[in-house]
Amino acid sequence: MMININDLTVTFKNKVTAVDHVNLSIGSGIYGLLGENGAGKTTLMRVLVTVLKPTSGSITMNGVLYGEQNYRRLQKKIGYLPQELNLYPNLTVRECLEYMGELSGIEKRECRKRIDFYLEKTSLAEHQHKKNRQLSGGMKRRVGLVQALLNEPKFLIVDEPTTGLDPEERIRIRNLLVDFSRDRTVLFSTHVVEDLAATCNQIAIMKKGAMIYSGAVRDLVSEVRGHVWICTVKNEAQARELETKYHVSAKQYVDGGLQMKLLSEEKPEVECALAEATLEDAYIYCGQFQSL
Ligand SMILES: Nc1ncnc2c1ncn2[C@@H]1O[C@H](COP(=O)(O)OP(=O)(O)OP(=O)(O)O)[C@@H](O)[C@H]1O
Repeated sequence: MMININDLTVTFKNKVTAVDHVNLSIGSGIYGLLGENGAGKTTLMRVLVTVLKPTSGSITMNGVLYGEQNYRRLQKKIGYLPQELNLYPNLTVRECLEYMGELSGIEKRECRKRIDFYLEKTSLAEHQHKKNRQLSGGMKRRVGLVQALLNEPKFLIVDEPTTGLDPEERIRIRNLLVDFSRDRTVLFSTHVVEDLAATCNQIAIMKKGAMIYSGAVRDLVSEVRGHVWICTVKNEAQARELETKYHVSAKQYVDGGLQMKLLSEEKPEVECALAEATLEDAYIYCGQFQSL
């Protein structure tokens, strides 16, 4: 699977440019799309699932151009879990999935087989006769994943699947995405850097509609190495002064004062030592300096 996004721009009627001349290549495996609120992640995903037409630019999937004449063909290869999925509250999990399968035109027997398979995979089999309104947030998200997989997509697009979930459920969803990426491309968006560090090799970072980084997680982290510093200050006044001069990616009270992690191209003007760089440091550094 190879998806190529070329110079893609989406400008809404209110003149907001949500996606701004974006270029990105997505191959096989699991890709994380990271960005602050309003960065343009959902808009880019809506174009990728063909529910929104771009203002300019183009996309191809395995050489097939995104254009109305090819939408049906492309849609067969795409599974989508939007941020807000309204599952029919009064249907049971199983009834809802069978209905969604029917809407997608999947043959009944085949659909039941797939539902059984994915309910098992997502640990929902024992809950299949519960009404959707009785499910927890995490279970609803998992039903949404099953729904997105019913047509056996080669390209699975998942918008903020872990937002608002407890740690156990977040880890479960992340691990499922990794499982599902074995024989397909998975693209998922998040604000949570931890989710990406634990799952993806490849990430793309958006800021204000632009793609400010795309590539390997490892490479992003190695770019920031040598620019992460750790120091301990004695009082609040010193801490505030450093905060006005540098980007602080973490701080913590320790014996002897306040320990601060500073992001700076040059050695900060304070007694400090180089520190281990994390993906979170790299993300913040990338967002601030945008030179990677
Ligand atoms: N239908 C629309 N009409 C006008 N503006 C829109 C529309 N959809 C999104 N926007 C604007 O486009 C920008 C990008 O929004 P988008 O939802 O794509 O960002 P996001 O990265 O997914 O944010 P979040 O993480 O908060 O979901 C925002 O400024 C948003 O207000």
